[in-house]
Amino acid sequence: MPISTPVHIFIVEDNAWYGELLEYRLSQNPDHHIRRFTTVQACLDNLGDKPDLITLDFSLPDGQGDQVLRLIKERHPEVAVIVISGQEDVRTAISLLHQGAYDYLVKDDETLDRLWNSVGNVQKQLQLRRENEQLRAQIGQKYDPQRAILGESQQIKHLFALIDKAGRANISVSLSGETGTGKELVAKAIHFRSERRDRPFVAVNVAAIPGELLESELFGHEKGAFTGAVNRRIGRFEEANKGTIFLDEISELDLSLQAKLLRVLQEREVVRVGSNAPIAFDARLMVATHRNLEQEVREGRFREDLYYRLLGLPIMLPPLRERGADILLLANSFLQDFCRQNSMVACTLSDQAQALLLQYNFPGNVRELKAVMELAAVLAEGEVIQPQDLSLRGERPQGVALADSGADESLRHQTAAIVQRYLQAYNGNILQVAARLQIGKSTIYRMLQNKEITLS
Ligand SMILES: Nc1ncnc2c1ncn2[C@@H]1O[C@H](COP(=O)(O)OP(=O)(O)OP(=O)(O)O)[C@@H](O)[C@H]1O
Repeated sequence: MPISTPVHIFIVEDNAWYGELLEYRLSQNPDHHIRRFTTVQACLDNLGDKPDLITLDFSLPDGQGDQVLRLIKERHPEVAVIVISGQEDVRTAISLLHQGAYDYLVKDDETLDRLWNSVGNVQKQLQLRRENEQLRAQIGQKYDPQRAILGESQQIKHLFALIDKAGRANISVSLSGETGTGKELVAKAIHFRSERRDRPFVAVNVAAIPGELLESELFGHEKGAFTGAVNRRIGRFEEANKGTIFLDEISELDLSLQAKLLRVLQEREVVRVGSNAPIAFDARLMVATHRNLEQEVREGRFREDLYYRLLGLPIMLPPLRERGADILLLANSFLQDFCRQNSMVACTLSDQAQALLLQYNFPGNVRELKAVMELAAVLAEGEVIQPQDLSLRGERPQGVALADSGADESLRHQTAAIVQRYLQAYNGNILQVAARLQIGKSTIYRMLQNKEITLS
């Protein structure tokens, strides 16, 4: 891949002829933007222009290489400085490299070629750094709450204000709300608005991990700590160091692990299973639950002392049915995304379909709305989605075979219907369907086993 990252270079050289020679050689790459100075002072006066690279003659009339290097690095630590000296002196070279010089070259027949290579390496590093910055900016944008979290209702505006506050302060956050209301999305948004945004965001769904494995998942284990621990493993808390750890479904933590978590939070250190050595950690904790934690405390299932430690800034996510016109805003956005990703003509919602969505109570909240809209886009005959294309609770889209409905039909059957439809669309490819619907493939296997769906 040809390199085309511009490099802004200062040449600081009091010997006019040598300076010209350096400029001539380096200007053979059109990406090099060169300025030439003959004194230290002139170089320092222009440092505000943030050059990427400086070639610095070791002996200048108004300063020696090591002092000048220090002055430059104090004011502009990121610049790469290549020191060019008239004499070879290994000790000076080592000392300069220790002080942060990028390279040390001696003036001889090969200086120009070595300088060319050295500048080429700086350019490659710059390119990588800029790509990294771009990627980081994209990630930041992705989790910019104003972009990733859709909604214009009062409740969502209030939520944005809380996300902003939580992003600026470094306190724990506890999120509550029904399933699918966006608790994890909000946790990520807070992380990506906080000073920890360049560090990991580690999410653990406490309810999804078997109890006997949870301690080692959270805190890690030493080799041989228990049968099957063939290697040492660091836990999710250590993984999240300096970043954020998000514990979803925190109310499912059993009482013995609640005690261990409390200790970790009090001591700010974790101990791997099978070890006695505490490891300091510094991660921001966010927790979420769809249960009422206060009630869990009252009923003795959740430790009161841990509850108060975790509470921090409590954020309650409103159910989708209470967000008014946001339902349609979200529905249209999910439709557009789905049609674009699948190269389909963009669908719209008929007036009757809109009315139906506004009346529905969405027990699965935003996650359910997303699945309903994606399925509707697949089922719709034309480009306009009609009420019969919406697989809402108690409403069955035409052409979707549902399993027998008992008293507790609905969500489970709706899920089965959606999975069945996707299995048809993806020719029975379970992995693809699991990825597309963001559900575990074991869920699909279980549905097959229970004959809720078929592979035919
Ligand atoms: N306001 C929103 N705007 C856009 N997408 C949203 C919004 N709220 C939620 N979603 C989407 O809905 C889905 C469910 O969100 P999320 O997983 O954050 O919910 P949750 O409350 O953590 O669910 P659970 O309690 O089941 O873990 C995700 O695909 C998420 O991107």
